[in-house]
Amino acid sequence: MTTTATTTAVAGHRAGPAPVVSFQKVSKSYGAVRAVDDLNLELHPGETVALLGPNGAGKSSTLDLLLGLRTPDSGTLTLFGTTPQQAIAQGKVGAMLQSGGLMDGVKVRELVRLASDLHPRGYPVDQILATAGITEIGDRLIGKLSGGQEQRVRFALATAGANDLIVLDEPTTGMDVSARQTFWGTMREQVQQGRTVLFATHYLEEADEIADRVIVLHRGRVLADGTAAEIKARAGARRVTFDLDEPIDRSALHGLPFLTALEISGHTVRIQSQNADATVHALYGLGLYPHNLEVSGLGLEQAFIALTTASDATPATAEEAAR
Ligand SMILES: Nc1ncnc2c1ncn2[C@@H]1O[C@H](COP(=O)(O)OP(=O)(O)OP(=O)(O)O)[C@@H](O)[C@H]1O
Repeated sequence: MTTTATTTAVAGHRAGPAPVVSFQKVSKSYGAVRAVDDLNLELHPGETVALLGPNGAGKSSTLDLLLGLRTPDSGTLTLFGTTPQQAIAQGKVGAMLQSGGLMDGVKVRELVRLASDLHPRGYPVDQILATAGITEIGDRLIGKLSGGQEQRVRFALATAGANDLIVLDEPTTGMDVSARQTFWGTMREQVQQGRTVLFATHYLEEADEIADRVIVLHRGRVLADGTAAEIKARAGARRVTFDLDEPIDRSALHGLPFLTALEISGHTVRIQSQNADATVHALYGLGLYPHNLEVSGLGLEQAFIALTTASDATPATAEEAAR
């Protein structure tokens, strides 16, 4: 396959404006590790999209490619119909990444001013500080900030100008619950102004509450893509809880069909199953008599685990199947 890291030749490809983000069969490997594997993905204006995935799923690599910090090995990647570098130079993209130092020796206000000056459509400094909720710490040295305050400064830098797309890699890491709520309140305002937001998170409740679209990445590919409700339904798994009077034989329970998770606490057993009816039937088949039996749907977190566990049990590719 020809290696085409980026292209500008997508205009006229589809009716209406170009997608904000387009990955077409994009791959990226580090040595033998295929971090992003033939990824296809499009984001459209005004969407708030959460990128979920277990550790090593390829979330950061995907965001790095999108921001032009890394080059795809193959495939086509565009932002606003152009290359990531061009879109960023035009001030269309604001990013808040996990890594990268923040210049410890300068004051918050000075750093924010620099970001605003460098942005082609920068906002006034006071406005940026107020939006990020850091007016009071404007005169503090960056090196003296707490982890949560530092995150807010990173957020201020990502929103220092009129960006159309905001990319956030685990933005609320290090923030307490109330700081997280304030942060997402601010992000909602950004979305109401018509911005597209893409964020990677480990907090599934954030994806559930904030995002109107959730993309589950696994092994560098899209495993599920839809609203949080659709993802939960797609996981198809149910939670089954029951009590057993007799001593519990963990290995026998492990052998139950369609099981995706098992937790035993005292006499209470909690399982997840891709087919609750069949699993419960098999329980009786083992000669067990569960009582206080409850069957319920999954939250996003359990759905996510069920999806990725089921995928781990299935070979990802024909080559893996043949091994
Ligand atoms: N610079 C690198 N060199 C070698 N391997 C790398 C490099 N960066 C990432 N990887 C590997 O690529 C895979 C995807 O990593 P990536 O950081 O994109 O995943 P992630 O979903 O962001 O993970 P996490 O949730 O742990 O941050 C992992 O197996 C990781 O070890």
